Amino acid sequence: MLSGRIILTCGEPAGVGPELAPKALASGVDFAWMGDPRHLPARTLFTEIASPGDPVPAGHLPVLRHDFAAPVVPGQPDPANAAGVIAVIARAVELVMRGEAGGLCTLPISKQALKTGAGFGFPGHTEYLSHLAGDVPVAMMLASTTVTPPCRVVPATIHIPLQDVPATFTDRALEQAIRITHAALIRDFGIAAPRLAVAGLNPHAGEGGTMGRQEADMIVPLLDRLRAEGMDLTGPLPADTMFHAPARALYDAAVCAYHDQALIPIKTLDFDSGVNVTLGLPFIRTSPDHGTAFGIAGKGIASPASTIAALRMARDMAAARA
Ligand SMILES: NC(=O)C1=CN([C@@H]2O[C@H](COP(=O)(O)OP(=O)(O)OC[C@H]3O[C@@H](n4cnc5c(N)ncnc54)[C@H](O)[C@@H]3O)[C@@H](O)[C@H]2O)C=CC1
Ligand SMILES: NCC(=O)COP(=O)(O)O
Repeated sequence: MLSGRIILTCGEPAGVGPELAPKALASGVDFAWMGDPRHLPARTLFTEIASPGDPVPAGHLPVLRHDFAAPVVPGQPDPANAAGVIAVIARAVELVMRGEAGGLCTLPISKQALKTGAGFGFPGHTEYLSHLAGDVPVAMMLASTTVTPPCRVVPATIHIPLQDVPATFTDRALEQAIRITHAALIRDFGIAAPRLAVAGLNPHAGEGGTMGRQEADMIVPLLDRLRAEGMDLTGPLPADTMFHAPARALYDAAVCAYHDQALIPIKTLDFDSGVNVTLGLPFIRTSPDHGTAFGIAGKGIASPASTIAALRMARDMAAARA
């Protein structure tokens, strides 16, 4: 049955994911949770469904059942469950790619638990989803939802060691991140003429070549070439002075060199309600900006705000594409 329902994948069941699913019903978004219902908090009202669009009684969490190998101890990921976490993502993608659901919202996984438990060969959802979609080029955007001017960031290199950044941050990687971000701002965020700011890699954006050469040798020529196509690009900018409010007012998204350069500002400004969006996929995927939060898992105190924001963003993006 065709459905516009968003699928919320369970993520790591020993993290905060299972307790966030019923709390996320407050979003008002039509979604179904995919996972093992034995992992949900006691007294959760849920109804198992066979297809994403099947009806459920009011106030019930629609559940696409996916049995896991082991019960859950909050805060302690069990290697036996790693394969289930991966299988849920793959099954949800299949449904979305077949048009049986309107998009994907993923609850957090533990990259380490999947690697040790199942030899998972991808550093995160972003790379795995790219693979499942046919190895399409993607970009990872984190977007604030409660901050003005908004903070939207895209790291041109993603989940790699810091020591590998200079070699991986090539003009090809940066151009890809800029092009994917530009297209997604038009398609999914309704920004007709996106303004992008591009961060330098080095302190002071290289300070005229005295603190590093990547800006002068690689970023400046690339931005000149893309500007000649009509793109509105600013940079390379010193990363330490491009995220305060007056600076953010001048652009719609910042393309950065590496993970922490991009994610520290957004998570500082809007950790509670930030959303992670994979740009470039043939389907919609959002996620809360936080991780598994093992330290508070199972205590019932995890905030659903970021998951709610992620579900609403997925719904709005699906509506925009429709
Ligand atoms: N999209 C995904 O699947 C993501 C997965 N992760 C994974 O999460 C694991 C833990 O990562 P950390 O760096 O510790 O980040 P984290 O986001 O899990 O936790 C950082 C801090 O924020 C708190 N926190 C997180 N979510 C919260 C919530 N909903 N309500 C209240 N407090 C919350 C935690 O208790 C902790 O103090 C790692 O294995 C990482 O790979 C991290 C980010 C995204
Ligand atoms: N720090 C952000 C992050 O790890 C997101 O990873 P994923 O969405 O690719 O799983």
